[in-house]
Amino acid sequence: MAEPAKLTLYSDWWSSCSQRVLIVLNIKGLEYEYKAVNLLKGEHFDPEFEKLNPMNYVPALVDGDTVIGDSFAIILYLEDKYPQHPLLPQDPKKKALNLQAASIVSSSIQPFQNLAVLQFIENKFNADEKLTWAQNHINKGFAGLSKLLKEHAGKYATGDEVQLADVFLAPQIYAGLARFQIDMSLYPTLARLNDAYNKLPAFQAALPQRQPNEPSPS
Ligand SMILES: N[C@@H](CCC(=O)N[C@@H](CS)C(=O)NCC(=O)O)C(=O)O
Repeated sequence: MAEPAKLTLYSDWWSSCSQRVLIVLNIKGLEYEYKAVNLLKGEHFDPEFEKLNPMNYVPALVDGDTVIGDSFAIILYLEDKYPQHPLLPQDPKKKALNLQAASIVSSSIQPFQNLAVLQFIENKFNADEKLTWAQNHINKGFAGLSKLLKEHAGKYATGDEVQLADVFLAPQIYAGLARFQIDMSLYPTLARLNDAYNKLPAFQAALPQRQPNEPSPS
């Protein structure tokens, strides 16, 4: 009998978007092959990689003849195809809350700290502006998320189970701390959640420093 096709994840080690996918692969216990795409060397603009992600971003996931080039789409695909350890609750209200929190990270925070955006700001203005810009958007997002989750958070973001919101929050908080010097004492709920994520093996194994790595972006 033919072996089922293995999942292949194209990622750069410090990518918070890829980190989301790695967390889900780990939670669901899925085997995958890791292929490094070095963003600082511009490997995401290689024509071969562009076939996998027309936006020239990581991550991209290949599953047989299925190719997906966006972390949100990849995660929803994995959720549908591999239903073990579900990440979206059945309850419509709680599901919407999880999607909202994930969307705040993926639409209203991460795009503003993206490499291409920061490089553009540094070239137009200077490196200080780059950091201020990123901090401004991360702080706005973290303030909103804190208000949104305040009444819902339990052990994790939306209750006592790890759900989709956590998968998006953990890498964003990590990036806020490790790359953008965000003061997490301003966000006690998020800081507490981050402590909980740091204890989970599926989250620990997805940390940037645990991936094959090369120098990080400044
Ligand atoms: N919405 C996309 C965003 C992907 C994205 O922005 N990826 C970043 C790394 S987290 C990237 O590849 N940046 C390269 C660049 O800015 O040129 C997703 O969630 O996959």
